[in-house]
Amino acid sequence: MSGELDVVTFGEAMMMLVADQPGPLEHAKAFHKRTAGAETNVAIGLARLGLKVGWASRLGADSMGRYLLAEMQGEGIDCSHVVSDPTQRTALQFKGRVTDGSDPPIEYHRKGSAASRMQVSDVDVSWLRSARHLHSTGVFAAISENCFEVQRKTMTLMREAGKTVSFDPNLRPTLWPSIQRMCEGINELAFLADWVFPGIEEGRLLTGRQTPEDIAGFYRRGGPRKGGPSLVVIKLGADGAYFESANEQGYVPGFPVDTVLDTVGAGDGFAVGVISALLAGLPLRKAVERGAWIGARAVQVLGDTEGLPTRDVLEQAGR
Ligand SMILES: O=C(O)C(=O)C[C@H](O)[C@H](O)CO
Repeated sequence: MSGELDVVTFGEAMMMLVADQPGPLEHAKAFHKRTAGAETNVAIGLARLGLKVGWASRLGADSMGRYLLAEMQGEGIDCSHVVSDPTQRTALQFKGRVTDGSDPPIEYHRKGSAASRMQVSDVDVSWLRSARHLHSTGVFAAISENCFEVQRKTMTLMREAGKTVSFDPNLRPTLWPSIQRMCEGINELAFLADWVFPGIEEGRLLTGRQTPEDIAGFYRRGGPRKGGPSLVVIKLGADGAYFESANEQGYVPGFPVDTVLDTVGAGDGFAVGVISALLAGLPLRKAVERGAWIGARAVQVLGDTEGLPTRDVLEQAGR
């Protein structure tokens, strides 16, 4: 695939095995095979809405890597910058099932994975800058120090080129050496972004502030340089979201959901809604409503991506 891209993202995709039944993972007898990865979830969601999306990564030269590549290509994603590395493995994630709407147990097999070996020298600057927008998350930044550097570099390159950058902190404390390092690293990256999408609990941990207004203020006015994030959207789970830009602020209600099957991937669905709408020039409130609507769909399915709508589904729903 060639031509200009709407959105690029760098990140690790994992093969995911989701337990068939609730209970401790070690008791699970059967699993459903899915893809996982915060950045690829967003890439899939945006591609389903008709955006031209590029994903850069490394995969092991193994069956999991071939499975993931075929899935991403099947979604119409430009994978021309996904490298197959014969010396490393593709990452694997197990996910348990819960019945009470809480976050499910997750077990990673990703340390030293092919994607975690990505280097700044892997960044193809002209390909990156052929896109209008970069989406990034704190997961990729957490998997190795070199991936953190890739994240910092790509965000800086896009900002310098006058492109927009979104950032979802997506905190994964188990992937960081300490909570302090996680907060420092994530905040450094957040201040490089134009649009920042923390969850309310993430925002509290990262900023030490409590209310959505104060957390948004920390990012919009507390940064080390002028031209920090112009937009902060704080996800409030079932209660919707708070948004704040230079001209506008407000709350958007959540969409009622009968049964929460699995919360993982809701934030990625939310990002898909906000990014796709803002890139289409829709009003901010409408973009946040679309994010909340897609996030609510994402919690009603087992995997991370089955809830991500196609353009037809989005339009039929009037979103
Ligand atoms: O990378 C992780 O930590 C995951 O849990 C993979 C998920 O698909 C992703 O993070 C959801 O945002």
